[in-house]
Amino acid sequence: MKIFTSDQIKKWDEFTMRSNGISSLELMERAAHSCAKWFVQNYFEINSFAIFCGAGNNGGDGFAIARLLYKKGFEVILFADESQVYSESAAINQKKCKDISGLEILKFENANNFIFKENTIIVDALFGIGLNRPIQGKFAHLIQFLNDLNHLKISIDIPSGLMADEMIADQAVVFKANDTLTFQSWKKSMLHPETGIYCGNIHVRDISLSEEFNSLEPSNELVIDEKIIGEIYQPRNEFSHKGTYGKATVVAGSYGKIGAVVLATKAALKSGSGLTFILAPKCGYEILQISCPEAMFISGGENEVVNFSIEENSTLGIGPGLGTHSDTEKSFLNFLKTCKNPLVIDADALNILSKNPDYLKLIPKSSIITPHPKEFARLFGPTENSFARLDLAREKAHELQIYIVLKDHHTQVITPDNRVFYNITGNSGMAKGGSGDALLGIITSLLAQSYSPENAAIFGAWLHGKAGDFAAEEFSKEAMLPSDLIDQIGNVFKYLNKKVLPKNRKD
Ligand SMILES: NC(=O)C1=CN([C@@H]2O[C@H](COP(=O)(O)OP(=O)(O)OC[C@H]3O[C@@H](n4cnc5c(N)ncnc54)[C@H](OP(=O)(O)O)[C@@H]3O)[C@@H](O)[C@H]2O)[C@@H](O)CC1
Ligand SMILES: Nc1ncnc2c1ncn2[C@@H]1O[C@H](COP(=O)(O)OP(=O)(O)O)[C@@H](O)[C@H]1O
Ligand SMILES: [K+]
Repeated sequence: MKIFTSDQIKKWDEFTMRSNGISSLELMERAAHSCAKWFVQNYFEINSFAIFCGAGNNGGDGFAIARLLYKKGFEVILFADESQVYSESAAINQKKCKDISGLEILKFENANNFIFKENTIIVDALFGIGLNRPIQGKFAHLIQFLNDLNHLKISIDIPSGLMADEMIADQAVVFKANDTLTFQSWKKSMLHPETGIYCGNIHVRDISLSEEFNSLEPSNELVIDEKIIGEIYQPRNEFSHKGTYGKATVVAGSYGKIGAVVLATKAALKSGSGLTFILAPKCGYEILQISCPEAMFISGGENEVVNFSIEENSTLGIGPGLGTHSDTEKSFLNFLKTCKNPLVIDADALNILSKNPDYLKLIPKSSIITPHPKEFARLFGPTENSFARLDLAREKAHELQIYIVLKDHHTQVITPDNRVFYNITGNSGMAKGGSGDALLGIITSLLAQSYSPENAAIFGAWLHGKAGDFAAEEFSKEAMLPSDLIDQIGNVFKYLNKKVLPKNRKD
């Protein structure tokens, strides 16, 4: 799914109106119907809504939603500032509400003394993607007041105060939603931690904006959706053998950190590589042979990996628990000097590379590095916020001709040609030591199976998050472990075959 800027979304709206022969008002009605339907499906038992409407088309949505919910029998109260200059469609929808006896429109100021029933849902239709400056004055006070209410809060299109594609200022006033019903596609600000935190759960509502515009309009930022995954995923060939699915080698571990090797190796095995090897120190031999009997062990030293003796033609994932011992560093750097094939590089292997900017030039072209934000800062320097971090990652991915998997709540896969794929699977149950080791194993296994580096990174990030979501469903976010995530990889492949592939078939 492409991510568009607010200007592009406006063009998309206009293109749709022209090509469908509909007015702005009719498109707004579509948007409002889609939201009203969602409210009915999810909150049928709650019969009270307080809807706050601005003067632009986002406010227009709010008025139209109010009318539809009221007509369905819900109790609705509107708050608006009728002295404002309304957009044409907002004015028409406001008038329609005024014409309904029983549907009350109060002033914003009245909200302060209003007694909201306990189960009233607060709906934010103050500002949408037309916001063009930080919110101040009476709107800021109103939003602060609403944020302090202990009620369920839902934003229409985007929480008021956020721009679709920009970072917010320090101390910005933003409506804090539990859920956001956004039209047609994700907005960039929903995917970054500083801004996304205001959105709650995102629900993308299809309002049938033009497919033609979507395919013609360029965007180098995308959300990894199931359509993309369905195109990448290669089901297994029944006439295959273990040689068909490549050799993956996990290069990892040091004394006290053998668990990281276990997790990475199990994740690689579960992701389908034909043969899986472990290059680890001898101190982990018994643990690894017992916990991962399907993998073959190669000793890389006593307590650390100091000898990169690699199985021929195998794809390497290097780093978890590796340590940064000087002998490990020396042998890793020497190995890099001889290595031409793409690697997957994580954790301590990245920490070694961050010691000297010249080391970065040793990374083979088309390799995949998987830093978390701290590792990223060690490698490339600090940045002010996650938007700036992404910009720097784009620059570095291009300069080094590598793929960067920038791990986060919405992990970003950055390609050497400046595209960004945001991952939307995964959850906070994965915020535990060991989750990253699993990701390295998964991506290494996919790369070994001849997925291109780009596809291995995108598919790997998605698969990892989806397995995390399945694990959270079974065990809760608190109790799930990276091992549970690995155990769920099989269910994700089942899901892919049952749910995603059939949708993707062209016939
Ligand atoms: N038919 C369609 O196109 C469809 C559009 N749709 C909906 O429209 C939304 C976009 O609507 P929009 O472009 O009218 O902008 P919107 O966000 O409502 O507000 C802009 C208004 O706010 C003002 N303003 C801005 N910043 C401000 C500030 N800080 N403090 C105070 N005022 C500020 C600005 O006025 P200004 O003062 O700049 O002249 C302007 O009056 C979109 O998110 C979706 O919900 C859907 O219904 C689908 C069909
Ligand atoms: N809140 C979260 N939401 C989604 N994914 C998360 C969250 N927290 C962590 N993750 C994922 O878990 C992994 C953690 O990796 P990392 O920090 O390297 O862990 P470790 O090195 O301890 O195994 C990353 O893939 C990250 O995207
Ligand atoms: K809004």
